[in-house]
Amino acid sequence: MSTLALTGGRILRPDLTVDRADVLVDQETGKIAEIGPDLADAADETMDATNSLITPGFVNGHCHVAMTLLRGYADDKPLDAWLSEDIWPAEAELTPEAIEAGAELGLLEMIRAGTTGFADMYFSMERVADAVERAGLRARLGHGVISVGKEHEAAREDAETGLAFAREYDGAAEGRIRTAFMPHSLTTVSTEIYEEYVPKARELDVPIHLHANETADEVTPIVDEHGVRPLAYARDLGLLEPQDFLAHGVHVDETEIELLAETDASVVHCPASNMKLASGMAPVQTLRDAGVTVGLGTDGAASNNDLSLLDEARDAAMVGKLAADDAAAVAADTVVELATTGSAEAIGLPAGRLEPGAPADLAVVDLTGAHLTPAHDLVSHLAYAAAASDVRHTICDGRVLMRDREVLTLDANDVRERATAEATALVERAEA
Ligand SMILES: CSC[C@H]1O[C@@H](n2cnc3c(O)ncnc32)[C@H](O)[C@@H]1O
Ligand SMILES: [Zn+2]
Repeated sequence: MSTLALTGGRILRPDLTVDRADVLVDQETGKIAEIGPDLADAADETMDATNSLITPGFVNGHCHVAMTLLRGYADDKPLDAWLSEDIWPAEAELTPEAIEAGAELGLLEMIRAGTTGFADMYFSMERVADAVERAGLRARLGHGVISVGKEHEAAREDAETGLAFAREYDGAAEGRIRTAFMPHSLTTVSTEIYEEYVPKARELDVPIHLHANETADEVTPIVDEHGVRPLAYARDLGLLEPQDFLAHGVHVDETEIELLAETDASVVHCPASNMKLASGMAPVQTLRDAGVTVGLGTDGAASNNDLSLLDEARDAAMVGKLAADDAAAVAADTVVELATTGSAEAIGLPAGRLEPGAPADLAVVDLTGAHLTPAHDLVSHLAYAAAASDVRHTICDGRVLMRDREVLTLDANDVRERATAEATALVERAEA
């Protein structure tokens, strides 16, 4: 099978206009071959897209995909208490098998939600990479390095694990997996580790990804210890190169927004996590107005509690308006961009556009739901009304991952059973 035509639907163009057109996918190259009328006859196989909108696959710019195991395990707490009282003690009991099972569950959920690419920071990342290879998505993966609570030598070992993963897995899964060096945050990784390992990561030529300026409590210790705002400290450590991307960026002041614009480092906005942990409201409109590249991420399922970029887009629009005190801020077209081209650009994956020659990473959204009727404006529907369950087909790199809501690359029942068993055993160990 080498060509596949998606027929009878409408497409979302890169300029966010909507047209009636078919999409011809070259499955050998994984690229879009042609967009235009009546392409069924040019294809070996067709897929129905009538009453549907073909969009670029959604890109989740910041996730901890295996945290599906801890979905609903600890809710309604602020970040510090949530991590230190519940999440980190449970994560201490994780096994590589559990992480792989949790990752598969998250990948299943993401395919169902039309997500074709994501960035992920966690432990046992070789098991996450194996799951990504099987599931068929694109990903930017990195081992999360933490030095707080460790002797210096143990922290160095952790950073070495991060470097080795970035070196060995970059280009895996026929190029669908790219890597990054991923220190957890500015307060959980020591200055010494940054000073030693940032140059080593640069030698590998991989991006650096970390959590930054997520809560107000994280800003004060950096100002107290280093005498500068967190992003000035990050810049001094060499963490703000154009390929680098920061998760959250909630508590950024004017000088830090300028710094992001000057350095071209990107921010991945995670509105649901920021609301649930009451971390604050990121100044998304101000960041965009300053020229900062902004993507959209779910964060882990334990602080969200789902992995749907459509939900995230709606949340981004809603909280963006509140943050700006302006109903025109973070408009529908903006959040659709954040969930597609914004995230793709931020995490450096080639996705996000429906045009000939672009990677065939697509989601097909069923428009027949009552909640999507009438169809005055399909960009508005993507931003404010569509849900993960409206996605009917998902294609990545030209391969069909889901057809008519049936995921083809993972056995959904088996994935759910194994993840349930691993999650139950994990919680039992954590609470023993
Ligand atoms: C070192 S692997 C990643 C690490 O990050 C934790 N985590 C999950 N969500 C957040 C968040 O919103 N801020 C900071 N850290 C977070 C996760 O549980 C892992 O321990
Ligand atoms: Zn995170």
